[in-house]
This record gives sequence, structure tokens and C-alpha cells, in this order.
Amino acid sequence: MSIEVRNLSKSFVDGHMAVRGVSFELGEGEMTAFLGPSGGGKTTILRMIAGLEKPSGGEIYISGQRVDHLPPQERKIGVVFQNYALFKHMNVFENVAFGLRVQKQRPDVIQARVRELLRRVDLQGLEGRFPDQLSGGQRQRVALARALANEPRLLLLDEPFSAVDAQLRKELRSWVRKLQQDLHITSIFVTHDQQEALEIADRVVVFRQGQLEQIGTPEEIYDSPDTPFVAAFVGEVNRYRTVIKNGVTDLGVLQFPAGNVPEGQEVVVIVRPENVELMPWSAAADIQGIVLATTFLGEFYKVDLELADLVRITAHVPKALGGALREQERVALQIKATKIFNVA
Ligand SMILES: Nc1ncnc2c1ncn2[C@@H]1O[C@H](COP(=O)(O)OP(=O)(O)OP(=O)(O)O)[C@@H](O)[C@H]1O
Repeated sequence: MSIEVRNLSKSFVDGHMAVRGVSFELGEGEMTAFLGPSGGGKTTILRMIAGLEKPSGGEIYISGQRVDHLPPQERKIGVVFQNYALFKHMNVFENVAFGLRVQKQRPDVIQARVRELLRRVDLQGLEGRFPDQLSGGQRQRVALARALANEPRLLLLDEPFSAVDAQLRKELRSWVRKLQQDLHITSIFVTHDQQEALEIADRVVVFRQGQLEQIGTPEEIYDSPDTPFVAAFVGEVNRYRTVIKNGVTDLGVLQFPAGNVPEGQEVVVIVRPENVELMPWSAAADIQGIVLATTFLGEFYKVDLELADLVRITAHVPKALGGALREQERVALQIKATKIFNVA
């Protein structure tokens, strides 16, 4: 089911505008990540879509049907929250069956549906356990099965794995992605972890201070950020503030072509560390630098350098190269600006 939000806003009783005129459209069967720093409005938007919070303004449509006046149970939405929110006094089977019993489904239908869901979330055999007899990851899978029980047309996941450790979180993430694709269910996944958003989603929506900063595929958000904020939030950056002079950025040694940015314009230049290439030193190289520090980060080395004019830059380089670099070593560099933003 597609979902469309038009000019959605929310101010709480204290007058604080948590969401400010947000509009977007998400395609059928897509997994969308809502990404942004704490307080950006992600949870509030999700709760308004679910019907748990009343919008102050704007409209919400699911498959073209306006739903913002409907109570939550009539929206056909499944929700999984970060705190497990299972019924403690019910076993796994009853937790998953809960919504079906409310709907007064026949016992044989309930049996079949719950078994099918527990198979899907890999929890066969644990039907009789109670929530406090399960691991954190198992509990979240029960929560997911429960959210799917009534065949929702939309699945909302609010930081569902934030309470489990990093390794398990990674596993659950790829597992939920596979389940979502198997079921082809339109889903929204709230996270403030950029890695998680890029990995799990077909599309990413970045929020900041209640406003939508950018919407796009993970590649678009990473490679073509619309704002310096998005660039810095979805990856590491070198960031320089300067002006355009003689058709290039006025950064001493870093003279990036200004393109169609006018003379005298103030700009922010963003360079991703992987766009900084290190090569053996040569006196003829346009850009030369000195290695200040190297840090091993598992898949690559982070290398901090100083260039002429005291310009500092960080590079991410392959292991074979990074491991051989020494502090104070001289190197040549090739640097590509990731993006040049005009400062208003
Ligand atoms: N019930 C409430 N009453 C008043 N203010 C609220 C309420 N709920 C949220 N807010 C405020 O609205 C803003 C957005 O909060 P929200 O939880 O939507 O952000 P978020 O992006 O989901 O952040 P987090 O990642 O921390 O959950 C925050 O400034 C928050 O303090």
C-alpha cells in the first residue's frame, strides 16, 4: 500500500512545534527509513500515521484513502516499538494471537495463523514460553509476529532493535529486511543510526528539527546530499567554509572548481574521506601532505593529514596502504570535492 503525507504538523500543548509541514509519498512494498538526530520528529510522525497522536494540521493517506480521522484499529497498521511491549502474563502463542482473538476469529484460524507467523519469525517450539523467558531478540521477533497477525497494510517499526547488542542488531536488521521483502509489506523503520538506514531501506527520509531535509535512495542521500547537514549525518565528512575566488574555492591548496557557483559566494565544501586518495610522495604533485596519525578501523585506515596552508584533512584508505604509513611521512594526494553548498 502506498502512503502519502501532506503538510503534516504537530505542536504539543507547550506550543513546541515537533513536526513542521512535512510532505512525502512512499511507494507500495517499499521499506523506508526515517533517519535523523534525536528530537527530529521521527517518532511523532510515525505515531500520527499509526493514529496514536492527533496531527495539528495536514493529511495522511493510505492507498489514496484519507485516514487521519480514523481510530488506530481502523487503519490496519502494525506497530513494533523499541521497548518490547509484550503482554507479560501471556505466553508467546497468546501474545501473537491477541489481535486475532479481539477480532473474534475462529480458533482453528487462530491456530493456523499463529503457527505460520511463528514459523516466519523462526520461533517454532517457543509457543509456551513467557516474555521473561526469552532473549531480547526473541522478544522483538514475537512483537513483530504480533504486529503482523492482523495482516496490516502498513508496518511501522520504531527503533525496534535499539535495546539489543550491536551484533544481534545487525542480524535482526537483515532478517527483518528479508521478511519485509517476502511479505512485500510497505514499512517504515525509524532509526538514528545512518548505517542501519542505508543498509535496510529502499528509501531514506532525513528529518531535522521537525522538518524533512531530504528524501531519496540510500545512494542519493549518501552521494548527493542536498544539505551539509545530510552530508555530515549520513557519513563522515571533511567540511570547509570559504568563498569562491577566481572560479575556485579559496582554500589555499584546495582549489576545487566552482562550477556555476558565482564569484564571491560563501560556500561550504564537503569532502568525503574516501574521496581523498593517497599516493607516494612526489615533488611535482599538486597536493602534498604530512601524515599526522593513522587509526585502524577494521575495514580501512583513517588517516589524518596536514596539507600546505595548515589545511587538515582526513582520508579513508585501504588496509594495505594505511598499515604501511608512518607518522610524519610525506605523501601526495588527489582530492575530489563531494559537494559544494552555497551558504545563504
Ligand atoms: N508528548 C509530548 N509532549 C511534548 N513534546 C513532545 C511530546 N512528544 C515529543 N515531544 C517533542 O517533540 C520533538 C520531536 O520528538 P520525537 O520523539 O518525534 O523525535 P525523534 O526524532 O523520534 O527523536 P528520538 O530519536 O529521540 O525518538 C522533541 O523535541 C520532543 O521533546
